Amino acid sequence: MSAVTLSKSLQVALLQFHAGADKAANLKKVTEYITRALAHTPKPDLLVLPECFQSPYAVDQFKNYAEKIPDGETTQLLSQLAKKNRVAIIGGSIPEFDESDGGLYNTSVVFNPAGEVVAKHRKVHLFDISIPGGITFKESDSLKPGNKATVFEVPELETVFGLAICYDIRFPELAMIASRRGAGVMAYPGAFNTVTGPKFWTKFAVARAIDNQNYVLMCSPARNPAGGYQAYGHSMVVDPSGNVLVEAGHDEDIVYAELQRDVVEEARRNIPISVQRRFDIYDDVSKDPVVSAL
Ligand SMILES: NC(=O)CC(=O)C(=O)O
Repeated sequence: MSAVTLSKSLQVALLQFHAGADKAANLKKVTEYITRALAHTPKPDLLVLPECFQSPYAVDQFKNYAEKIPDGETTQLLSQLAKKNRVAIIGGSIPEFDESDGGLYNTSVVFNPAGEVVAKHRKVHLFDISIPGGITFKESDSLKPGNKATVFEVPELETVFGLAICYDIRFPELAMIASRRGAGVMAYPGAFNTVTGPKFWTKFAVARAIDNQNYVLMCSPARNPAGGYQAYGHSMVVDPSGNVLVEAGHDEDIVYAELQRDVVEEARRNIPISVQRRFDIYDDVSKDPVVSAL
């Protein structure tokens, strides 16, 4: 496993706002929130946006907001904002249209402070659930799943990140892959809801932080009583020991935190689980493993 790659000190901001039906208004709001976040002292090095920040979170609506990446207007706008402000941006997610296969994807695009695209993650695990009396949602009605784990470095931030989207957090493998490739930070733009959020949001953030001993960034849309899907909110930053450093409520807000390399290194030094793994006995759990009943 490679050494942790995280800046000595990294200032992050999570921008929790909601999107409505008007795409132009949503993009105006992104610009406003980015401007607001950058007025904060200390100035953030990294901004994280929510899942589906330029469209409603609705399977029958995604096609109306979908764009090509990197040519689409949202990617172009975020690129300009990153470059103009010399800030890295994890661009939440947008519905992506891929001309080559005609598919729609739930996709997060990442920009370095020069405005260049440095990573793209397509949601790997689609949110297909049905809870009687709770919520039914089927992303696969209109989306295709991505098929890659996403790990990337932003050299200007001296940091390696893992990136996944919302429901992906329920599958620990993506975060473990990132951590084993040196990530000190795992970012999840995500829109849990008022049924699953209270039960699971914080638990998963804490779990992914302590099982890999890295920071976890969770950025949600704000709740929008006028909208359809009711997002949970509660954007948060969790440290490698599972402490919630900052947490928003469910309204629009921006939360800030400082991430420190020393904190990751100390957690891993004190309890060295990453080098104590026994891949010799559970190297591929997708295959029927040899188990002992005695
Ligand atoms: N919206 C999601 O992708 C996931 C979610 O809400 C949940 O896992 O709960």
